[in-house]
Amino acid sequence: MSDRTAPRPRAAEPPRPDTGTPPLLRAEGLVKTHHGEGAPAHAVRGVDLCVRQGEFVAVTGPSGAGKSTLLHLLGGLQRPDAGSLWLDGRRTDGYSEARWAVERRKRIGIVFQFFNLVSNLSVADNVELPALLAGVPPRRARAEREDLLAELGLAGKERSMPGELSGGEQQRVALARALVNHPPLLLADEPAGSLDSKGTREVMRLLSRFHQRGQTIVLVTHDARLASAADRVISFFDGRIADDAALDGTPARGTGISGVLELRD
Ligand SMILES: Nc1ncnc2c1ncn2[C@@H]1O[C@H](COP(=O)(O)OP(=O)(O)OP(=O)(O)O)[C@@H](O)[C@H]1O
Repeated sequence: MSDRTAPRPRAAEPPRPDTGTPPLLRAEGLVKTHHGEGAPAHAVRGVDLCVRQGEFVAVTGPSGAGKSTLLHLLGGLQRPDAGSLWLDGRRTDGYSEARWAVERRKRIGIVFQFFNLVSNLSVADNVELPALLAGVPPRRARAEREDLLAELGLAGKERSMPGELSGGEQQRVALARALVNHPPLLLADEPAGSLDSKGTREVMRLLSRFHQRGQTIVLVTHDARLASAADRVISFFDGRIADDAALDGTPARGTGISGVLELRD
């Protein structure tokens, strides 16, 4: 799908200038084409991206632009056809599935639009599971879970099953699960996409809070309200970065700064 009103994509984005903070995530020349029924979908057509520690980056763009595919590549949920990827200085694009699973468990938390909780496990077990799989001793896993659920307003819900919770509560459980191993990177794919406006505000508030404490976040969203919580907005169009702008008053690098500012209104 395409949106003719979106800014025209530029052929290639050079890495952002070095601001002194080390890059946590770096991608060069990422390409991904999906081969399903019908014509191949050129979802990501050559993306260079550098995300520094502590940044909160929102990736926005029209439906079908390739935002989710990009996020999946960054988290190792899909493999690029070409390009290189580094997380915290380690090159990850050659990792096996098993190695990616370990990497995600320890270093990348992911939240999805539809929460992806394990429906037959309690809230407590959903949150503790990644910690136990990462080898955290049970007592510490329990303590981490208790702290996170209390922080996320879910104390007392430990024994509930996911299906007994509201969408907003389920997304908070998913956030607790994503953060239980203190991953340096949090990826969020339309985390408010199935929530009402109250749930959306709550997700926004929580992402902002964790970011203020230093959490690096890459968020994919259609939602301008959610994107405005970030300190940098990347406009993605037709598989490429069309614009990449900090929202803290530093100059925009692309041509679409007015569009980005409009998102904040
Ligand atoms: N598994 C897949 N198989 C085939 N085509 C796919 C697959 N996943 C995505 N696509 C196609 O790749 C393109 C980019 O999709 P993607 O979901 O990454 O875009 P998006 O910007 O996240 O869209 P949306 O905001 O609607 O979720 C689209 O044309 C989509 O139909």
